[in-house]
Amino acid sequence: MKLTDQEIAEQLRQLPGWRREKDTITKTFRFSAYMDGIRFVQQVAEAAETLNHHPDLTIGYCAVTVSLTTHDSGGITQKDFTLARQIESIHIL
Ligand SMILES: C[C@H](O)[C@H](O)[C@H]1CNC2=NC(N)=NC(=O)C2=N1
Repeated sequence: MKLTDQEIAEQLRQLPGWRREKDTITKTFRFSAYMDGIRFVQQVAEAAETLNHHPDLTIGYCAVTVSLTTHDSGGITQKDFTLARQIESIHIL
């Protein structure tokens, strides 16, 4: 289930701003207003529930850091990249 280092590197190249930190992939999203970040979190949470795959989220002022790993597998799996791509398609108007 866990992806190889090579597979992880290949998929990260398709995901702008995401980087690997040990057994997670992570990205910080920045917003012009605090509540835009909160609205983003709401949509991330809905995507997570739909996929039954949940990120760790750090909410800051006008910034949200998303961190993904597959706890059941103890590392990075395809599920992490599937959710990352879903998150990339979220746009806060
Ligand atoms: C029972 C339920 O399917 C599991 O606990 C799911 C829930 N969400 C999850 N989220 C993440 N990031 N990793 C998991 O292994 C995981 N497992």
